[in-house]
Amino acid sequence: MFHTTSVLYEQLYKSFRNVQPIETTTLMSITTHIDPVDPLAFHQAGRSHQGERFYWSNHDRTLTLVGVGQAVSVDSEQEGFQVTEESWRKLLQAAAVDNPYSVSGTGPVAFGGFAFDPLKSPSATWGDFPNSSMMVPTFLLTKYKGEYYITINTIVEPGTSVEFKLESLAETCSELLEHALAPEATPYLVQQEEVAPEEWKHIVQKATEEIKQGTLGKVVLARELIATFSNDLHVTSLLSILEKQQHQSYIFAFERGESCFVGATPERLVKVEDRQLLSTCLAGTIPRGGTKEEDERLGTSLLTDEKNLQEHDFVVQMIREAIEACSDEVKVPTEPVLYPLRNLQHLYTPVQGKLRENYSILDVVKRLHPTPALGGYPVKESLEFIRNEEPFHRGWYASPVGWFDARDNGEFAVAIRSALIHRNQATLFAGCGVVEESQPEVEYEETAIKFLPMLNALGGYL
Ligand SMILES: C=C(O[C@H]1C=CC=C(C(=O)O)[C@@H]1O)C(=O)O
Ligand SMILES: [Mg+2]
Repeated sequence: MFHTTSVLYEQLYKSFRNVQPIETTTLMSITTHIDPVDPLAFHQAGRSHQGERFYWSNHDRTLTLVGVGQAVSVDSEQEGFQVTEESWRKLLQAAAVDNPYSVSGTGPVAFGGFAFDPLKSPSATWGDFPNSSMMVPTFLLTKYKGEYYITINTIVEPGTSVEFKLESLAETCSELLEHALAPEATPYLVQQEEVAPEEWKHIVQKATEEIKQGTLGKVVLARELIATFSNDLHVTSLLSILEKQQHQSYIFAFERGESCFVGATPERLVKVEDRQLLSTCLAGTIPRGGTKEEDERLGTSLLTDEKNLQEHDFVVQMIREAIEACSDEVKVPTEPVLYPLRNLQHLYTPVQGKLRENYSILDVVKRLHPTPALGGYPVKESLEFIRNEEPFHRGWYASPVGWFDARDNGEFAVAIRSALIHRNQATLFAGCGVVEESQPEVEYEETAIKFLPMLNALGGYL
């Protein structure tokens, strides 16, 4: 079979001969096509690398990336986009790469994310997550349109025995690839607590008053729910449930230390493939109906509801402007359509463009974050309101998480419908767009439904 150590070694060694000679300390990255494997099994097999794994599958499941082990990591406590970009370019400049496939998400790939607001004072809850973090995995499994690839990334120093290193990497890699998914004991829910719901409603009220005074147009306010379990949670099992339950959503998990940030978000921030750019405006929410008729009735009312259309329109205006500043041939439909999910439906407007030369996906992420679907409008004032009024730390909730490769392809989603897992505890986050007409009780109900994707996967309920 193609995954055995000796076959992998042979393949790696062939690639290694292609990238010689290595004269300085360099990232060596070699990619090979492999037989199909289960990405979740690969993730589970990486258990001994806890804190150094990631998982990503896109909304239509055409791409799955699983990273195990850390060949390179770049963390920053400053506003991280610039640091990440510079470190990435430097790493690539000297990299020795053998990747014969022109396939997105193969070869040197970085995966990472950013804090929602680097100016918010740090919190213990998010202690494992720096303001920005990017990692290039030692072992990367890529499933792209039904084909499977493995990339091995490692730092090589001149004069060391690469053959020996390759042998040990091939051995670990074939162990990861040969692993069969094993059932994991499901811890049961011991306690579930919505954090300070009444205080939260007061903050919503305060926001609507500021909006009426004209200092703000819209602000997105979030709250927390804390769930405690009988034993430590298993991330692979959670991912497996989210994959099955949350269609049309990005399934992601990023581990640091003993914590894992995991979610099933429907919201793309930006995708770039061969310079074709896609962004998404997703804001405005109504539940799904119990019957087809009720569902259609709710969907139709969402499409004509002034308050939700206003929430949505703030997002469209801002994203259009940001994308026009770095892209050509920008196309934005004039009316939103419905985006139905398992637990709720949203207003959706796709934005297309052609990213200009000299702009990278991180440039776009920097321009877009936070969109008024997560922060508000005007951006600066709404961020200040959130920083001063929200009584908890968002950490990476509502922030860009995603990947990019050496061909300038990549995709970032905004990390909503998410939870921070630490051992036997999960902190869930949900927010909603507050505009002038918002009513605290209705917004409270909306955020309750937004907890459901994660809560149901964890075995909780409302
Ligand atoms: C901030 C969240 O949702 C955003 C995305 C879609 C719809 C939203 C809304 O209708 O309020 C929010 O702007 C969240 O789920 O935590
Ligand atoms: Mg809303």
